[in-house]
Amino acid sequence: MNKIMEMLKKDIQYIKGVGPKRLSLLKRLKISNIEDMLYHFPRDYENRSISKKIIEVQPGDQTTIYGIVVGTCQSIYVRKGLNINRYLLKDATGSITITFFNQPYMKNKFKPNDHLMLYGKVKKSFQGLEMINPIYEIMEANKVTMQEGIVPVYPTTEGLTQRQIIDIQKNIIEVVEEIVDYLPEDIVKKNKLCSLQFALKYIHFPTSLQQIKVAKYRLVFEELLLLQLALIKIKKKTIKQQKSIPLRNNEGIDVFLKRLPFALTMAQKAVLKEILEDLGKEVPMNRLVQGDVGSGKTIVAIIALYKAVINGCQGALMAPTEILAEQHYHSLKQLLEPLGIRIGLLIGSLTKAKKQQLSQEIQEGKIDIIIGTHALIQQTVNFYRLALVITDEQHRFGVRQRAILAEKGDNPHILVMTATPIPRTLALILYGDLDISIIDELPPGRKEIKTRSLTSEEKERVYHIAKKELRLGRQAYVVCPLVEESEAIEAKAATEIKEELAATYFSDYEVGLLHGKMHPKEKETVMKLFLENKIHILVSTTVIEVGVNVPNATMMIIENAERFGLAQLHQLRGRVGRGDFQSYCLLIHNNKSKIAKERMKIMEETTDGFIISEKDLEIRGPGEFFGIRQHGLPDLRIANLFKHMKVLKKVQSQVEELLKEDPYLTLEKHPLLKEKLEEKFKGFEGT
Ligand SMILES: Nc1ncnc2c1ncn2[C@@H]1O[C@H](COP(=O)(O)OP(=O)(O)OP(=O)(O)O)[C@@H](O)[C@H]1O
Repeated sequence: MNKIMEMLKKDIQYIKGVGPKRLSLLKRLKISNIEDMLYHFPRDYENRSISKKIIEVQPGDQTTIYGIVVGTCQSIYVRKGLNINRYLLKDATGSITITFFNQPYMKNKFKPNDHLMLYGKVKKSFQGLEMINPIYEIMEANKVTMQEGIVPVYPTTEGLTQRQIIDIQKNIIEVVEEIVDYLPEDIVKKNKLCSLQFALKYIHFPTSLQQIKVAKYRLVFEELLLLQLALIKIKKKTIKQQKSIPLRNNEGIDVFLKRLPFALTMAQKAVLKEILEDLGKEVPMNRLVQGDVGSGKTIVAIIALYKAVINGCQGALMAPTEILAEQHYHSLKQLLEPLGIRIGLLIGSLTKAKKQQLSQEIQEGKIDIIIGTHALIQQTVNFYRLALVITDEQHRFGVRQRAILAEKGDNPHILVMTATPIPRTLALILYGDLDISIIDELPPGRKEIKTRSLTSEEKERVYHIAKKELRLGRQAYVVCPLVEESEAIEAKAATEIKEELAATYFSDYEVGLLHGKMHPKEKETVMKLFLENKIHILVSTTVIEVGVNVPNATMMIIENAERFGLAQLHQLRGRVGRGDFQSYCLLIHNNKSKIAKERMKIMEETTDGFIISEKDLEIRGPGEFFGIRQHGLPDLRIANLFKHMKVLKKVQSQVEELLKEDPYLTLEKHPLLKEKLEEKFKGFEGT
């Protein structure tokens, strides 16, 4: 370890101002050495440089004022949970009330004639102008000790004040003078970045807003650059080291395609071509297929599996839910069994003996295609000759899990499908280890799903519209409110709604029930009856969210729609509009908040999955949207994948250029970068 590294890794407990108590608080913020502290960036800044005379102060101002305390503290106990301490402050131009709500320790904190410096928000109230809960400093003999100018505001934890963090930062900041930039000079110059020294110093102690901007840009850039480099490295490594079984035989695929009841769309054809080419290679395929709901991803997957089998190998299809696994099982059986292909379904509800028997058959190669849920295939099965694994992504499967999967069998080709389309720039980060194909076209004849949002008072109208559809021979879904805490409560709610509907509005129809607590055999029966139109209305929890395909269902009713994320509503809506009939989605909502209304409006206005996921990202932020950690990516400290999309684009082209010049980072100008990358991503699967 070189000298600078040693310094950066020095334990934070040796820094002035850090005692045992602060140490444990810092640990809570995941700060254990100097480097962590330096990279603990402000979440915001307060501009205290503008101070005003009291006469200049206006309601709404966020400002600094100076003055002298007049008289004593006025302390009022209003009721439990509300106490007020007030002071009057004056300068040569006027006076203003200073009010502290619920800060009992502010009682008599200031004495008459104390000189104060205050920073806070000004309001107009009964008291005239009033500054509420300001940050304050008692000034000794006109000596200002409170940090003036632009002051950072740090993410913190209870017990650790902003002031204390700033003090610690002050005590370590000189370290940056020694730091050597690990970004090579050409990258720094070309992208007009400031030096690392400048960035680290002024992100903490800026003297102008421009400095913050410049420092932040540099730090965001380097964070995204490291991330992108790491992901590409994983991809390269996988490609370099592994060999798959090349599947070169395409005989019979054309005939198979001709026998399908429909012709593939141009988009499906293009994606299929990419997949078939990948499968023919010795390097394992690692491909993501993005396609909006109903764009026809399944058939593309089926053809890929078919290709594995005609090449004498096995294929596996992993679904996120049992219902979906079963649905896939039936479609594959229908299409492939007549061709002599043996298909197995491996799900949790099978008896132990049956599972064992299936595992045995898979191991002996008596089954060609196995369909199951993720967990099962991951844990228990050994394959005879597995060449292709297809997983249904749904954001539940990250970089790490994919790596585990790659170790199974003879480095099988991997195809990941996702129905949540995301902008390409983001996909490159989140699925940086995958090649990407997009099905950006729906099968012909699909009509736009008409979407309306209604309040719960209008429920009768909703059911009335649903009845009209049923009379035409169509079917409907009613999705119950999302209860995050418990599947059991969710199931109970669904059962109640089902009973109510069966007894009242829809007593002339067959009403079915589907929820996660039901036995898989029961679920299967219900889905089968629904598919055969023997159940007309299906009351369900979100178990039907993913992939369920019943083209005769044309009505989707979602209760408490405000509880769902946009992407999830889009998924649910995608259960209808899968055939030639006009379909409808009715969103029942209670929430009158602006955001809820805005979200309902987006759903009414567009059925384009890309737009919806982009809006969802905007509302919820990428962290929550993707479960960044779930994807095996390290935490981002300053970059935001959504907000900094433009920077990300630049980074991506920079990384491409860099790796073209020096794929293994062995050039003389790159050792520090390489070192940083290895240090930052150690333990990161695949590097
Ligand atoms: N080219 C096509 N022409 C007509 N119908 C098609 C075509 N491709 C697929 N379909 C049909 O469209 C429906 C939806 O296809 P599929 O279930 O594969 O969608 P998906 O992309 O998997 O959607 P989801 O993500 O919602 O599960 C199916 O009924 C399928 O048979």
